[in-house]
Amino acid sequence: MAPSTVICIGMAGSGKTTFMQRLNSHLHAKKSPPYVINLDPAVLKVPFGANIDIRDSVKYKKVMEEYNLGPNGAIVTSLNLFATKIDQVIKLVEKRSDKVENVIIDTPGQIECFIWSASGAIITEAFASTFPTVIAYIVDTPRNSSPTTFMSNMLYACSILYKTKLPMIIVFNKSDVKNADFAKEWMQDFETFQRALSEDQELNGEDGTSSGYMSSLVNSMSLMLEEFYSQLDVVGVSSYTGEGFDEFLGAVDNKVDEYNEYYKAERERILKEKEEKENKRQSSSLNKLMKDLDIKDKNQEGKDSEVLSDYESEDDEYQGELPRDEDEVEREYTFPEDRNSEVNDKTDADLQSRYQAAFDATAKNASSKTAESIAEYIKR
Ligand SMILES: Nc1nc2c(ncn2[C@@H]2O[C@H](COP(=O)(O)OP(=O)(O)OP(=O)(O)O)[C@@H](O)[C@H]2O)c(=O)[nH]1
Repeated sequence: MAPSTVICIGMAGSGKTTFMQRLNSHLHAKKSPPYVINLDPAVLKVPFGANIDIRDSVKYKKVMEEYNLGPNGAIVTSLNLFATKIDQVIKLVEKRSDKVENVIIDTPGQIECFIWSASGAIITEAFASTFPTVIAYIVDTPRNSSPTTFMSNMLYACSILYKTKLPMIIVFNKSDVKNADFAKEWMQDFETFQRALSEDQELNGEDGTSSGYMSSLVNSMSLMLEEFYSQLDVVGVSSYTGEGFDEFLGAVDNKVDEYNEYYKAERERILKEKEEKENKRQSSSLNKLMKDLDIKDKNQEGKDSEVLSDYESEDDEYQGELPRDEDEVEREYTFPEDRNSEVNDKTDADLQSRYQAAFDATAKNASSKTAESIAEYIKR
């Protein structure tokens, strides 16, 4: 059976790396060691033994120096360089697919560098089209106890779901500091969230952080989020104590089932559509090229070639009802060109006289020296 892939995504400092470390040791304890991949090129120390580490193939600091880039640009470029080898990475994982049940992937803290970059999409797509793939969106629970911050984070998660089109688990991390029950309740019961929101607004109203406009916007957005929440599995974990990790693995199984049932078919449909479009595009550009070069492959005549049959069917049309006279064709194409050149000449002359008139008018007002230089310029 193909191993399930968990891609850990989350805001900087949400605890992705610590979560990966705990998940790794949790699976080891269950005698089911995962295949571990680190995709964060900027991390100094990886606290888990990674099977594949982006830092082995791309040196982040050198990328910064060589391409004269800032920290985020260097992360994206490192990912780009790594993405060129993604087929080799997939092959390596495939080789181990009969021995491992889970592949876990850590991503850079700067979410946008991964999610919104072409290489991030290529890497995600490569895994998602080979293995059942799930996104674990890690949330720093204590930092999301304000309803507005919470909602902003959920909107971001929603955009990631939309971008990756993969099943998602929201992981409320650091439950040893703050229990995630409040967040689960907000996601299940809209009225509780509304209440928390209005309490928060009363608290913050004085310093102007929530105006009337803000509250109505937040209200309508939270309604929209209800639909998003219905797609998710939600778990609270502590990467420090290990609490909630069994529940997390249960959620992964659940999402893998969902992937196989719904997402896989949807992905295959999209890929097939893309492939068909690409084939059509290729065949039409080949047709165009053949017409431009006036090439007709004699060997293929009468055979069932799509390209040639397209080409021939146009010929048939002309030969049957509208036989063409070579001269006529020539005239058809040369005449507009001649006419254009006449028109162009006329337009040029017209423009010349208008420039001259404008120049005369300007020259009257300008000093003689300026006028001379303008005249000189126009002559040129
Ligand atoms: N109390 C508590 N702290 C945690 C937990 N998980 C992570 N942390 C702390 O949160 C901070 C950030 O953790 P990291 O694992 O480095 O977070 P990250 O998302 O990988 O960070 P970047 O890669 O920089 O984006 C560290 O100080 C961790 O010790 C947790 O479950 N409980």
